[in-house]
Amino acid sequence: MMTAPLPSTDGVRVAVRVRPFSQREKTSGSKCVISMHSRTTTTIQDPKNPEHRKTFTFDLAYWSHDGFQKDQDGVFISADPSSQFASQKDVFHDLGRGILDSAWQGYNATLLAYGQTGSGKSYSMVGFGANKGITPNVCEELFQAIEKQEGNEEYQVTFSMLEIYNEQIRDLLSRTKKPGGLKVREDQQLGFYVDGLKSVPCENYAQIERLMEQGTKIRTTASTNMNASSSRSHMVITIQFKQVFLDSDLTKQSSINLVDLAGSERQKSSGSEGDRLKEGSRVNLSLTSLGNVISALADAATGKRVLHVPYRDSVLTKLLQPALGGNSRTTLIAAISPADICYEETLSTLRYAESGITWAERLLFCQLPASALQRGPGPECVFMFAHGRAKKIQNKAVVNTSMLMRESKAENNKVLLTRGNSRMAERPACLLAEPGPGPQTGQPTWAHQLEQAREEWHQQYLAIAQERQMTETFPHLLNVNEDPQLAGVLKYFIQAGSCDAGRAASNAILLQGLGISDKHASFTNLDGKVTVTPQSKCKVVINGVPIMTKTKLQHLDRIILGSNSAYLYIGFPSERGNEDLNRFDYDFFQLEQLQKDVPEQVASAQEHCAVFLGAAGRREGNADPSVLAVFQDYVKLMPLVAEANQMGEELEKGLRMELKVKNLVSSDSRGYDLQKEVMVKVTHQRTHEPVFRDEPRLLQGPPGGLLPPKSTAGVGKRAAGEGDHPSLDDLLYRAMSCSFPGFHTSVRSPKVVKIFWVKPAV
Ligand SMILES: Nc1ncnc2c1ncn2[C@@H]1O[C@H](COP(=O)(O)OP(=O)(O)OP(=O)(O)O)[C@@H](O)[C@H]1O
Repeated sequence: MMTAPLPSTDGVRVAVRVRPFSQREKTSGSKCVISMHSRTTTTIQDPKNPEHRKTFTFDLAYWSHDGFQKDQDGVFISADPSSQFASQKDVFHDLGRGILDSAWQGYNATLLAYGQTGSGKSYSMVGFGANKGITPNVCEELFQAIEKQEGNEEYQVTFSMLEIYNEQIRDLLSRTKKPGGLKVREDQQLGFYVDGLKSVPCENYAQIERLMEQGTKIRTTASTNMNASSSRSHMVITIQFKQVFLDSDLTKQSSINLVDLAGSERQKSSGSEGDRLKEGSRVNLSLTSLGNVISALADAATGKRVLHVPYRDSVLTKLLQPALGGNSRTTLIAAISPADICYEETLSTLRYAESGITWAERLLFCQLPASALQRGPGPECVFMFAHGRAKKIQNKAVVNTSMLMRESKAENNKVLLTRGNSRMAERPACLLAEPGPGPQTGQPTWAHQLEQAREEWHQQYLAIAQERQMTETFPHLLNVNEDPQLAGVLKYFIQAGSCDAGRAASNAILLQGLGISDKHASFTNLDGKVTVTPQSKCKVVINGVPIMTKTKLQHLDRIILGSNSAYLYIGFPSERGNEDLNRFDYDFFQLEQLQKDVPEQVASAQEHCAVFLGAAGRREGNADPSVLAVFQDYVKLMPLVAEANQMGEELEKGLRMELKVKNLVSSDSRGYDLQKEVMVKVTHQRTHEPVFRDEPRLLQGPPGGLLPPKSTAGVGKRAAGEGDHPSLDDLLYRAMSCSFPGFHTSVRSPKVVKIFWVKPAV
C-alpha cells in the first residue's frame, strides 16, 4: 500500500495546463497570450488590447508551452533546469498520485478534463505515444504497487470505458451496439449506474493498455461511421479497485473516474438550456448541465434556497453526481491553447475553471446544508486559507468499506455489500458499474469473472498478433481522424486479388462513413500493384483530386472516400521507409482539397496553402498571417460543410452550401486590408438563389445568403454587441428548417446517416 499521503491527496482541486503551439499555429504566426508567473497563476492577454490582462489563480498552473526537448525515447522533458516546463510526469506526480493515494485509502477519486477542442485534454488524460498521460500512469502504478504487496490481501481491479454522445451511452469495450445506447438506472442504494456496462477484470497493466486500445478502436469506428467528431463526445474511464483483507473479513473499495469532456467551444453560444435547445443542438447538453449543477451547488452553498440540483438533466451529471456533490475527491484540469486566435475560448475555459474553484470554495466554506440538495448530503470539508484564497480544499470523502462474507476460503471472493458502518452503502463508490458481484445479485464470483476474462484475453492476443502480421505483409488503408487520438487506429488490408469496399456487409472492406455507398469502390492487389476503381457516382478523392476511373495507388497517397472519410494508403513493405506519418493529419487532407478549390478565388492563395501544407517552409516569412488564420477556420469548417451538403442531398432539399473567404485579398480605399472572413454561402441548387434572402434577421447575418459561421471573425462582432453568431450546426439547421417546414420529420428518415440537429423547443 502507498505510504504517507503526499500533499497531492487534497480533495477538490483545479489545475490549468497550457500546451505548445500546434504546427498550424506556428505556421500562421500565432502569438502566445498566456503567461504563468508562479505555480498557481495564469495570466491571459487580450490580443486586440495588449494592456488588457486578466490573472486567474488556481491550485496548480502547468506551463507546457515551451522550454522542453525530446529525449531519446521521444519523451518531452525540460530543456534546462531553469525551465518551468511541466512534463506528463510532473502532472501525473501532482494529480495522478493523489488519485492513487485516494484509491488505496478507499476514497473515490474523479478527474475531469475541460477545454476547447484541441486544447490538450486527451494529451493530459491519455497521452500520445511515449508521453503517457494520467490514465495509463495511474493504472501502471496501481499494478506496480499491487505487485509489491505482501500481506494476506486480494486486489480486484476492473476497467470500464464509455462514451456519451448526444446523450446516448456507448460501451467502448463491447462490440455489440445497443440501439439507443445503454441506459442509466437508479438504485435506491447504489445511486445511478449504467445498466449492462462491461466492466472487465484485469490482472496487469498490459491488459489495461489492450482495453484502452480496444476502446479507442470502437470509438474510432463509431466516430467514422456516424461522422461524429469525437470532440463532441465525453469519454469516461472507470477503474474499480477493491482491496479484500482476507484476515479481517473487510474490504475497501474505490472508484476512479477519469473523464475527458467534450470540446467546450459550443458551450459559450448556448446560454440557458432553453436557448440552447432552440438553437437546435444537443451536443453539449451534458456540459451545460454540468455548469448548471455547479452553479446550483454554489447557490446552495451560499445559503440560497435551492430546491433542485439538476443532476438528472443529463447523462453526464447523473453519472458524476457523487463526484460533484458527494463522496469523491475531485480534480478539474482545464486545458488551454496558448494561441491568440483562441483567446475567447481560452478566456471562457479559465472562467469555467474559476467557477469550478469558486463553487468548490463556497461549497466547502459554507458547509452545504444537506437539505439544500436534491438527494443525499454534500461533502464534508475542511479547508485552509492562504493569501485570502482557499489554498487547500479537502473533501472528507468517505472511505468505502464493507464486510466480506466468505463462502469458501479458497474462493474468497463473494462480496456482500452491507450497510454496516459505511456511507458507501448509502452513496456507493461506483458511478458507473452495475451492482458489484455478490451472492445477492446472482452475478458470477470474482474468480469466475477472471476466468471468463482470461478466455477473452486469449482470443484478443491472437487477433492482435494476426493484425500485426498482416500489417507487416499487406498494403492497407490507415484511418485519419480529426482527433489525433483516433488517427491510425483502423487498418483495412488489401490482400492479393480484388476486393470491394462499401457499407454492405458483403464487402471485404466494410466502411460506413458519410456519403459511402453500399458498394463504393474496388481495390485490386495484383502483380505488386494496388489500384482503386470508384463505382459510378461514388466520390473518391486521391491527393485532393477526384477520380472517376481505375487509378494506381502510391505509398502515402491520401484517399477520401464519400464525404470526408480520410485514409492514408500504406504501400507494400518494400515501399515503406521511416516516414513521419503524423505529417499526414486530418488538416493536411482538408488543405489538399482546399488547394484545389482556391484557384477560382485567387491564385496567390495557393502559396498560402503550400505554406500551410508545410511544402514551402522557406516562404513562411511571406505568408500573410491573417490569410493563414482564415485558412485555419476554413479547414475546420470543410468537413462540416461536406456533412451538411451530404445531408441536404439525402433529404433531397436541393440546397448547396459552399465555403467562401470574404475579402481574401481586398483592401479598403486607404489600402488597409479588409477583415477576412470565412462565410458559408447557401443557395438553392436549382435556381442558385441564396436561401436566406427572406430571413436575414433570424440568421443574424447580412442579407444575400453569405453568413459568417463561428470563426475568429465573429469575435469582434460579438464584442460590438451584435449578439452571438450561430454555430455552423445551428446555422445550417435554421437554414433548413426555415426554408423547409417538413425538415423535422424528414431528418428521422432512415436514409440519413447522422442527425446532429434536433427539433427546437417550441
Ligand atoms: N502538453 C502538451 N505537450 C505536447 N503536445 C500537446 C500537449 N497538449 C496537447 N498537445 C498536442 O495538441 C494536439 C491536441 O491535443 P488533444 O488531442 O489532447 O486535444 P483535446 O483537447 O483532447 O481535443 P479533442 O477535444 O478533439 O479531443 C495533439 O496533437 C497533442 O499531441
